[in-house]
Amino acid sequence: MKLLVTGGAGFIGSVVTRMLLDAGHEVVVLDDLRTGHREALAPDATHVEMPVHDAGRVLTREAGFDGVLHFAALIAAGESMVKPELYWHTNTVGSLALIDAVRAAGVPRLVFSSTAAVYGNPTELPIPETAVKAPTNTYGATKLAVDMALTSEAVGHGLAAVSLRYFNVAGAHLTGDVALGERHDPETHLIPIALEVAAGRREKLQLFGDDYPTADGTCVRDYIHVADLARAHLLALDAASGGQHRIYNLGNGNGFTNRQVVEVVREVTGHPVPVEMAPRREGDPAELVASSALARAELGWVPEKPTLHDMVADAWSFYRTHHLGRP
Ligand SMILES: NC(=O)c1ccc[n+]([C@@H]2O[C@H](COP(=O)([O-])OP(=O)(O)OC[C@H]3O[C@@H](n4cnc5c(N)ncnc54)[C@H](O)[C@@H]3O)[C@@H](O)[C@H]2O)c1
Ligand SMILES: O=c1ccn([C@@H]2O[C@H](COP(=O)(O)OP(=O)(O)O[C@H]3O[C@H](CO)[C@@H](O)[C@H](O)[C@H]3O)[C@@H](O)[C@H]2O)c(=O)[nH]1
Repeated sequence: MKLLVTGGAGFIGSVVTRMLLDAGHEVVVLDDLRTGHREALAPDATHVEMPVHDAGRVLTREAGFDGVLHFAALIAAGESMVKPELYWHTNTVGSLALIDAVRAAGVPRLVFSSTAAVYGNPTELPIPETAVKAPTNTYGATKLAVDMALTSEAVGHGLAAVSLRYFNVAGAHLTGDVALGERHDPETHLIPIALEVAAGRREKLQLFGDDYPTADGTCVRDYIHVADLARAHLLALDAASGGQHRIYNLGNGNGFTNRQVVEVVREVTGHPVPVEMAPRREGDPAELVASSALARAELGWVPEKPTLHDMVADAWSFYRTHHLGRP
C-alpha cells in the first residue's frame, strides 16, 4: 500500500514507519518536526515537512494514497492543562483538517493514535472500550473529539477507521542498526526521566502525588512495548473495513504504581534513583489499566514483550547509546 504517516519523526511513528517499510509498503512521512527528530526519519521513506493542518497539499486524488496512519499530536497530559488552546488546535483542529483531506482525496482507510486518557478515572478495571469516556485532562478530550469525528466519518462517508487507544508506551525499537527510542525535550514521561536520574544526568525524580486511592498512593499505569504497539498498527490496517470505526485498547493489562516503576528502573540500571514527593499533577487519572481482549480476539494481536522489566531494559539500552554514547 501507499501510506501517509503523520508524526513519523516521533517516537511511535518512527517505529511504525520502519515496520511498514519492512512489510513492503511505500511510506510518505508528514511531520513538521516540532517535537520529532530528523535522525528518526526512515531513509527509505519520503519526508514532507509541514503541519498536519496542510495535509491536503499531499493527500490529493492523483497521489493515490491507500491509507493514513495519524500520529502527529502533542502528547503531554500535564502541559495540556496549562496550554489547552495549543492542544485543541494541534490535536483536534489538525486532525479534522486531515480527515477533510482524506475525504477529498478518496483515501479509503485511516488509523488514529487515540489514548487511554479518553477514559478519565475509570468506573471499571481493566478498562474495556465500552467504558465511560470522561477525560480528566484536555489532552484526553482533544483525542476523544477526534474519535467521535471518525465515527461520524465512517457512518457518513464510508471511511474505514481504526482508533488504537494506547496505554503508556515504553521501551525502544532495537533491531539491526536501527535504534529508535523516546526522546522528548523537555522530557515529561516517568520512565525516561527515571533513566536520566539513574544515569546521573538529573539529580532526583519528583513523584507527582502519593495520596491517590492506590496500593502505595501513587498513580497506576499499564505499560506497552513500542514494538508490540507498532505491530498492532499493521494488523489494524488489514482489519480496517469501509463504513466501520473500530476501536481497540492496547496495553498489557498489568498496572504498576509510579513507585514500582522507579523500583524496576533501579533494578535494571543498578543505579540509585533518588525520589522526592511533589504535589499531584493536574489532570492525572489515578489508575489506567487496559483490557485488550478485543484487540487480541479481532486483530489477533499478541504482545511479545509484555514485561515492564524488558521495556525498561530496552529503554535503558537506547538511553545509554544515545545520551551516554556507550552501548
Ligand atoms: N507516548 C505515549 O505513551 C502515547 C500514549 C497514547 C497515545 N499516544 C499518541 O501517539 C502518538 C505519537 O506519540 P509519540 O509518543 O510518538 O509522540 P512524539 O512527540 O514522539 O511524536 C509526535 C510527532 O508528531 C509531530 N507533530 C506534532 N504535531 C504536529 C503537527 N501539527 N503537524 C505535523 N507534525 C506534528 C512531531 O514533530 C513528532 O515527530 C500521538 O498522537 C500521541 O497522542 C502516545
Ligand atoms: O516526573 C514525573 C513524570 C511523571 N510522573 C507520573 O508518572 C505517571 C505517568 O506519567 P507520564 O509518563 O507523563 O504518562 P501519562 O501522563 O500517563 O501519559 C502517557 O500515557 C497516556 C496514556 O495512558 C498517553 O496518552 C500520553 O500521551 C502519555 O504521555 C503519572 O502519574 C505522572 O504524574 C511523575 O510522578 N513524575
